[in-house]
Amino acid sequence: MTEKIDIGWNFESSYAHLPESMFTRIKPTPVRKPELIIYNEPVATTLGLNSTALHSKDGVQILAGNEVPKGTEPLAQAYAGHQFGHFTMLGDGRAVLLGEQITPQGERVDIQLKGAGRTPYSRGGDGRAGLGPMLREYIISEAMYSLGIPTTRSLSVVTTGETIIRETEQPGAILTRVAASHLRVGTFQYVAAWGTVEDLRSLADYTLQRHYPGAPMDENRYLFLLREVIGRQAELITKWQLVGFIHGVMNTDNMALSGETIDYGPCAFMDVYDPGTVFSSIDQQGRYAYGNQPGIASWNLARFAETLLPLLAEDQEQAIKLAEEEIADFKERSYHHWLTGMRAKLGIFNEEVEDVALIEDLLDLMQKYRADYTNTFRALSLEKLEENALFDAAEFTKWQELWQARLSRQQQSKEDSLQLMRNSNPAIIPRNHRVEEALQAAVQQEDYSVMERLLEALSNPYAYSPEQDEYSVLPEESARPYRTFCGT
Ligand SMILES: Nc1ncnc2c1ncn2[C@@H]1O[C@H](COP(=O)(O)OP(=O)(O)OP(=O)(O)O)[C@@H](O)[C@H]1O
Ligand SMILES: [Mg+2]
Repeated sequence: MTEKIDIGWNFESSYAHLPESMFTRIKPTPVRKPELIIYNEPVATTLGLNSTALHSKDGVQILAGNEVPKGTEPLAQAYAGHQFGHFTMLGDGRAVLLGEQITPQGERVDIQLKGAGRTPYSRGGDGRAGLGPMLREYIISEAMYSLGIPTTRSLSVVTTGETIIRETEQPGAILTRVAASHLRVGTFQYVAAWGTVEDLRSLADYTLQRHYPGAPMDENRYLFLLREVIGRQAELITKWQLVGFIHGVMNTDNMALSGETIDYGPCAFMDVYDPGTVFSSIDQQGRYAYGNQPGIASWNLARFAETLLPLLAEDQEQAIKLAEEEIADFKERSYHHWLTGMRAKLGIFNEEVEDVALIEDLLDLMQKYRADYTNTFRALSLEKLEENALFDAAEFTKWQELWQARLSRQQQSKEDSLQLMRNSNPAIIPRNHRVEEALQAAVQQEDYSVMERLLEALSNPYAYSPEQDEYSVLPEESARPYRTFCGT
């Protein structure tokens, strides 16, 4: 198509030059009547896109997949994955990668339409997505970005003018997702299972070039890749733990090699502190519970390491030994990040061995008295301890004395500590009942104002502004336990 107004696309398609077995060229399936529901101006600006043009009829046609921009080579990516521990062939069953936008800053980012129709990887699915789940992905991914957590982002959501059938009929929608890339642990699993070693090498070289350009040019570069991916995941998962984010479906196909959070299906934020917290209705064994996330990440990374074995050393035993050493480091690396992060949440600048006990004691008390995770740290950061079971407990008063004594053993002032705490403890998270309320208004009443207000409040979670206060109010006990459903 010839675009009437220049949208600002600057596409390349490096992924389309990987071995043919890794993707299928396919265009999005057109939809009946696209309408733009939400649009992310700051993301558009970073991408170098013209927002006026994207809001025009022609622009919306592109966001809906009815037209593909010039210079794109759209495709669906092949991948495999361990879903709840079981290995299976997957692939983009409802997403089409338009290509890589080269931003004005020279960055290369994937532009993908999620919900864009059937592909050869759809299995029994309809290739579509619902408005509720796509708005949910938009809200939570933007919240994660503002929390300072690496994540894919959302440029827009359009409705399709068609309905989809799930448990009930729902408006269909398409999310335009922006990602450092969509390379997943599952992409490597696919090539390792069904491709040649040369395919695997091409994929590994491609991943290095895209995400880890500092790799040495000798055979150790694949070990470097493994180490760097592990390092980014150790940071990422710890950031989730520190804010109480529960991904909900940490299958290997939902672990991105860029180190970004990807696939906001049944994810949710923990309310009451409990390592066993699970929200996803399909996670009946609690495999992806809050407290299990670091262990699962390590398990997923071991699956990644296995795919790399043919590249790590000629001798398989030697390759296994090298991989095991790297995987073993994950635990230590994530623990180190966790301890640093927890110290900051408590306003602690320097290190003392006893800090571990201080942190763990507080968490134990939070669990015992069923305290809200975010609000407890928020109250400590504000020095405003409302009446509740935790703060009223004598055990807590004792803990607080130890904590205050600990703070007085560092050079920084009380004010410095409080500042560090307010920079480390969000005053607001996308609470489940507030997200639901926003989605209900949007989907059932076409009222997008509740969502827009929520997004505004979430855009600066460390502000501690008065407008954020209402978002710390907890839901009625009857609204719990909260359940999330896979956004398919
Ligand atoms: N409605 C659908 N039609 C076809 N395939 C689907 C549908 N929903 C999910 N899938 C496919 O099922 C697999 C697992 O789904 P999952 O919920 O993890 O991913 P997703 O949310 O669709 O996509 P992503 O991981 O890209 O965010 C993926 O391969 C996905 O493409
Ligand atoms: Mg997925």
